[in-house]
Amino acid sequence: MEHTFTGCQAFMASHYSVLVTGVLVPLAAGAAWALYRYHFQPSDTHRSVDVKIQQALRRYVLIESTHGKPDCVLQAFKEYANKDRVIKGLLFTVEQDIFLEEAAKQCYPKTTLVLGTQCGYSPIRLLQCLPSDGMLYAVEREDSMAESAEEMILVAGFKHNQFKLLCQHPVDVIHVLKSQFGVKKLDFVLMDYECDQYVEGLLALTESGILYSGTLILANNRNHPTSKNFIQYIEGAEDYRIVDACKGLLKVEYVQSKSLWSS
Ligand SMILES: C[S@@+](CC[C@H](N)C(=O)[O-])C[C@H]1O[C@@H](n2cnc3c(N)ncnc32)[C@H](O)[C@@H]1O
Repeated sequence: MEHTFTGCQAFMASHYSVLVTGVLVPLAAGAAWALYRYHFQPSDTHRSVDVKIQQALRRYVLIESTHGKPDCVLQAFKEYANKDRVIKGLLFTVEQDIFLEEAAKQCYPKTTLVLGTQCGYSPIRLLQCLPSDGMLYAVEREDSMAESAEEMILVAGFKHNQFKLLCQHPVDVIHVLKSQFGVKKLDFVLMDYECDQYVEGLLALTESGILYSGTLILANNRNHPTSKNFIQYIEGAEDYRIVDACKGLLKVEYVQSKSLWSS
């Protein structure tokens, strides 16, 4: 029997196509984007902030803080973070700040390494824990970010003989700390960059020969999916011992293995 479209069927067919193209397709595309953005793509904490946001933060700190006073400079960072949720998401919380400071003070650091510097917040906090003849090496891959961080550290009152900002890959920096900068031992390391590169960084640190029993390493974003390899590596490594954790921060101690002693 020949099938003919009635007016009602034609009406329903046209509404059906509007429903599919106008509602279901955009909904599916949105869901796919959200899945990619929040599940597969690395989180924002690993990447640098937009230049405009970074410059706005820089201007705020320059204008609103008392220069030469690290606490005032850090306070200005926090004030600005209350106005900008991107910055808020990147700075350590009060709890993490305390954890960072206590961990750094615990090893009476003289030489500290920061991998992932961004706007300079944690380097300033860590410089406060160093004696006046201490040294902090801060590594940041983005030129503009490194420049801005250097300015913030100087504004906080620290001098070039107390810190060095290095715009290089963390592994390249670790390889030259001894030969180029004469570092004999590292007391404290903050790892706060791409977590899927932490194992590579840790291996470079182990091989560099500048760690000693008692060196503390604080690694951020331990709960991020890309930290899985790092956590597994640490849990199985003879040379490292997990000491403590606070939110995303994991405190790890280097324990020189027997094989190194006997070699
Ligand atoms: C979460 S932020 C660091 C925040 C900083 N520790 C603080 O508390 O103020 C991560 C930074 O690591 C930098 N970064 C990411 N991968 C890097 C790499 N392979 N080498 C050097 N820096 C890197 C990014 O540009 C970004 O500025």
